[in-house]
Amino acid sequence: MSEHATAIAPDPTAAPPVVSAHQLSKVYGSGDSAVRALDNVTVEFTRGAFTAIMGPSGSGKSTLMHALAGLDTVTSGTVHLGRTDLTQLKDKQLTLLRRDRIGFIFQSFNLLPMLTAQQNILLPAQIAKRDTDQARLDHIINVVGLQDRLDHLPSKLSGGQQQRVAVARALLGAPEVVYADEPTGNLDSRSGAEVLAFLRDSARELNQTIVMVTHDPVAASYADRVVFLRDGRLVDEVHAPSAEAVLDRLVKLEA
Ligand SMILES: Nc1ncnc2c1ncn2[C@@H]1O[C@H](COP(=O)(O)OP(=O)(O)OP(=O)(O)O)[C@@H](O)[C@H]1O
Repeated sequence: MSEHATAIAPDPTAAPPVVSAHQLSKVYGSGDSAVRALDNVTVEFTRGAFTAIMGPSGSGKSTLMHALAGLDTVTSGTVHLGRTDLTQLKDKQLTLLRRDRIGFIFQSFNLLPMLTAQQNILLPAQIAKRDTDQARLDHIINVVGLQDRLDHLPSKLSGGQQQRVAVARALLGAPEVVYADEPTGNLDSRSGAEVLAFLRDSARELNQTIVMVTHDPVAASYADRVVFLRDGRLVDEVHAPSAEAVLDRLVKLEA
């Protein structure tokens, strides 16, 4: 092979994207009241990467996450999860895709109060009639440190422990991607740090792809990469971010 051919060959170590959005636009309303919440966003998320989406209020973070997760339609563009173009699927197909291939973590934990921690963790697999991988369950419970809390109801758990249950629930089915929407928004800084460390560890140890929306530069600093939105456009990104670097970019974007 010539030197030139070697130079232009694709990097075999570069993982193909798990999720990719291509020229994504979303317009709410029409005419004078139309709001372009996403404006030609093209972005990729590779396997095992932990990515934070940041930007000023109203910049389109939630709209982007909802579009990536098949929770909302787009005006134009495509969203791929693996080879599947979400923008071509009907509602029922999207429901199954979200159930079988995506994990979700919300600010408000969303645990069922009458079920124990363990029952909450196992519930999505039961609903989907999926066999539970016992080794993965044990590993995840260890990683999130819930061994002693499995029989407790959510009301008997701290906020941080409840969110760890939600993290374990999201990770158990080995989804192709986990979307976390302000996962530390309801937690004190110590519990928040624990949950973020679990997310970072699961990206590294379980090769889990994670995409997180956050307002918090410290939370974003746990990610491998931060992408920044402004006025619905992807305007910047930082790799291996420090909280200071993220804050600095945000301040510039808000200016
Ligand atoms: N259902 C809707 N109808 C009309 N406009 C909407 C709707 N949802 C969002 N928008 C507008 O789209 C833009 C992007 O909103 P989005 O919620 O995605 O921003 P965000 O970055 O998540 O904001 P925040 O940080 O405040 O949560 C905003 O101008 C918002 O007002």
